[in-house]
Amino acid sequence: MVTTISRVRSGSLDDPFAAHLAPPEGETAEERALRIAAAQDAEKTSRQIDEVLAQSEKLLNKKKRDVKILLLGQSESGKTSVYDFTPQYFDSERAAWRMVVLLNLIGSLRVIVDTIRTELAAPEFSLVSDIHRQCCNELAPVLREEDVLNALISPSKQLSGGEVYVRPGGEWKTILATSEVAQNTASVVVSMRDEIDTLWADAAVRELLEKKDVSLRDGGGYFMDDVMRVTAPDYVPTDSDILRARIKTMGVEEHLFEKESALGTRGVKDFWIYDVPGSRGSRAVWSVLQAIVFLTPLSFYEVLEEDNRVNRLEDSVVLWKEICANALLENCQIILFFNKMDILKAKLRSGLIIKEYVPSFAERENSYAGATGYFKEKFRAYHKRTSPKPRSFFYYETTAVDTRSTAKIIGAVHEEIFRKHLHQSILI
Ligand SMILES: Nc1nc2c(ncn2[C@@H]2O[C@H](COP(=O)(O)OP(=O)(O)OP(=O)(O)O)[C@@H](O)[C@H]2O)c(=O)[nH]1
Ligand SMILES: [Mg+2]
Repeated sequence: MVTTISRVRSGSLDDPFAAHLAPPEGETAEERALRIAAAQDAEKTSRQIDEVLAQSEKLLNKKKRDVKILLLGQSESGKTSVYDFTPQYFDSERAAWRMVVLLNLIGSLRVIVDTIRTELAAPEFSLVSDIHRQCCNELAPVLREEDVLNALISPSKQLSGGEVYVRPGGEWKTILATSEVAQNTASVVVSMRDEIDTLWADAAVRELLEKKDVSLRDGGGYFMDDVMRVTAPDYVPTDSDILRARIKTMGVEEHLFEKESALGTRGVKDFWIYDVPGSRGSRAVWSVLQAIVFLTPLSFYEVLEEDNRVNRLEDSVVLWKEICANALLENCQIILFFNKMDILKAKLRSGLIIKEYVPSFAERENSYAGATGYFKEKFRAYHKRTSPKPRSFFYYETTAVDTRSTAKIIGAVHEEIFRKHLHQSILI
C-alpha cells in the first residue's frame, strides 16, 4: 500500500526533485537496524533478479534480429498492466489464472481471519464473538492452502512474505494448471465456499474491518465480492478477472508480443517485450535492446512503500536520468509513459493542489493539462541534457487499465520502434 504524504517535508527541500535519501533526523538505533535490514533484503532480491537477468541475456543474444523492448519503471508503475490487453495471450492459461484468483481470494480471507483473531484476543468488548472464532477455525484448512501453493510456485520462501512471487518464463502457469496439488487446493476452496461467503456477508465482520481500517479493495487481487462466482466448481476466469488477478514475477518475464511477419524484411521478425519487476534491470541486458518503455505515474503526492522518506516521483526521475545518460543505451529509443492518468485526474477533481507538493510548480494552472505539461517539460529537459547523443523524445499519457486506449498507444509505439529498427538495420 502507498502512503500519502501531506506536504513537502521541509522548507529546505525545493520539491520532490531535490529531496534526498539521507537517513531521517533523530533516527533511533532500532529504526536504524530496521532500515539497514530492509536495505539488505532489497539488495538480496536485486541480486537474485540480476541472476535471472544474466540467464536472460543469453536468450536475448540469440534473438539478434528481433525487436526487443524492455519495460522499466518503479514498482507498481504499471509495467505488467500495460501489456495485459491481448486476450488471446491468456486463452491457454485460464486454468492457471483460476488458481491465481483463488490464491488472491485466500490472501484476502487471511487478512479477514487475522483481523478477527486479533480482535478476539483483545481484552475489551469485542465486535466479534465465539461464532466467528469457530468460523475462523473451520476456515483454517483453506488458509493452509496458501502456503501449499506458494511452496509450489515461489522460487524463494523468504521473498514471498505473504505475497506470491513466481519465476519468470511461464513455468508456474503450467504447474498451476496441471499439478494435482493445485487441483486439491481448488477442491478445498470450493468445498468451503459457503463458509467463506457467510463470513464475508457477516455485518459484524464488515464493521470490524471498517473500524480497523482494513481495506481489501485497494489494488489488484480483490475477489471477495465475487466469492460464489470464483469458487464455483466450473469457474473459468474472464479477461477482466485475469487483469485484476495479482501475482508478482521474480525476475524477468518474457512475452512474444506479436508476429510481425508481414513486416519481416531483412529477417526482422518478432517483438519481444521484457517485463522486469521493480525498477532496475541488469545493465548487461541493456546493450541489446532497441527500445525502453519507461513508465511513471505522476505520483508526486506519494512516498515509496519501501522507504517513506523518498517521494515516488523523485525516485522515478532519478531512474529516468540514469537511463537517459547510460552509454549502453545511446542508440536505444526511450519512450516515456505517464501512466495512471485516471488517478491523477480523479485526484485533481477531488481538490489536489499541486504546488503544495511541488513548490516549483508555483502559480501554474492547477489542472490536468497544467500538471502533465509541467512534468513533461521536466522529463524532456533531463532527457535532452543527459542523453549521450541527440535523440527524439517520445511521450504518451496512459491509463494502462483502460485496455482499449492502451492497445492503440502500444500499436503506435511498436510502429515507431519498428521503423527506426528497420532503418538502422538497413544502414548496418
Ligand atoms: N487506476 C489505475 N491503476 C493502474 C494503472 N496501471 C496499473 N494500475 C494498477 O497498479 C497496480 C500495479 O500495476 P502493475 O502493472 O502490476 O505494476 P508493475 O510495474 O508491473 O509492478 P511490479 O511488477 O511490482 O514492478 C495494479 O494493481 C494495476 O491494476 C492505471 O493506469 N490506472
Ligand atoms: Mg510487474
